[in-house]
Amino acid sequence: MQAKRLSEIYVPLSSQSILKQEVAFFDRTRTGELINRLSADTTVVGHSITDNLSDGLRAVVQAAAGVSMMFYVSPSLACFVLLIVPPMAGLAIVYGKYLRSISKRTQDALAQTTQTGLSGNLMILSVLYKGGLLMASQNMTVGELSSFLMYTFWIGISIAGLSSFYSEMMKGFGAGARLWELQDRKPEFPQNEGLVLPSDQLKGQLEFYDVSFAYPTRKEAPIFQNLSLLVPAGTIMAVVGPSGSGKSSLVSLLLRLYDVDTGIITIDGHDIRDLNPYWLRSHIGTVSQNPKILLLDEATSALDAENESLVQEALERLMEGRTVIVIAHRLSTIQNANAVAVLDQRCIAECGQPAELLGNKQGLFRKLMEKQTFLQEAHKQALR
Ligand SMILES: Nc1ncnc2c1ncn2[C@@H]1O[C@H](COP(=O)(O)OP(=O)(O)OP(=O)(O)O)[C@@H](O)[C@H]1O
Repeated sequence: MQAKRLSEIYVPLSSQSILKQEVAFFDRTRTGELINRLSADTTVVGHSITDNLSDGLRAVVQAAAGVSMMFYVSPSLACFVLLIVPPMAGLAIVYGKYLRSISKRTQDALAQTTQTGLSGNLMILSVLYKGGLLMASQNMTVGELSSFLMYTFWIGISIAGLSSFYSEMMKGFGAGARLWELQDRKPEFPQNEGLVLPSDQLKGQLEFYDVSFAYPTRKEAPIFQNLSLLVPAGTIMAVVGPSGSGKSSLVSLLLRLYDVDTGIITIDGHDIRDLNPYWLRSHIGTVSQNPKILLLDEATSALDAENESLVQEALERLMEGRTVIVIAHRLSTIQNANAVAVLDQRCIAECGQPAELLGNKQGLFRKLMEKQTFLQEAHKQALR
């Protein structure tokens, strides 16, 4: 019950910290690992500082009571036993921990060489203990000796309890360290700090200047190399390109989900790295509210003709007077755009008015459009 309450405290604390991390952190860290830290580790920490703590305290009290009783029966024998029992118990704990920590293979090899030494020490201590006990018990009655032995046994049990308390506590520290590491992790860039521009002054000119980028988890596969693209304020730029050419990545960079490796992205001339990321995102693409900049990733799934024209109409109304980057799949969207940027081979291969680009028979845009028209025709044929 107690442990549950503690994990109820830890989980929200750590989740808050997780929510502040940059997107690249989630690319690098597996979801399973995060869930494990939030569930298993919090339970371990909770257990070790509640149930385990009370077990540990009980063992301490037990040991203290046993030691007092031993001194009460025979102070000299108690001194002697206390000189021998703690080192013996200590050695046994260290030895047990040592055996547990080494891997199976090294355990087999190492146990052979060191076992003799450690068990030899334990044996010497136990011989000493028995010899000392024999000498010191000369003047004791049978009753005194048997209760003395009982208290020794009692201390032994308490020490075993303390040892398990210690190892559980260590487990708790390990789990706690992992949790604190997560809780204390600073995101690579703060998500709610930086410049906030007055909304009425925001015009919405976007510029990618000489941008090179590779995802942090795939540095060996660059997505953009020296890419430059200007979207004047209040105009619509359709972005087209083969699958995997980086259309969505362009949007992710503009939202500052990732930072560019080199180059610069600006909004109205301000480097987006200087702007407050929350503010930036709140001014981009919240379709339900009044944004200056709209990023649309058009759905590829086929809508029937009636719905398509409804969506199109709504989008056209939405795009009026705004700077829009639309990852375009529909021919109609592309035709209505002020300009089209064709992504290929990690940069903008062509950029210009749709009609102008269509006029270039060898151009990539023309080829892409021919392919799409052809596919649409084939689709219609199949449906007939
Ligand atoms: N988070 C990520 N981590 C690593 N690589 C990624 C990530 N997201 C996308 N990629 C890779 O980046 C490349 C570009 O992907 P992106 O989604 O930007 O292309 P796209 O042009 O939008 O493709 P599509 O038209 O298929 O949606 C792809 O090779 C993709 O596998």
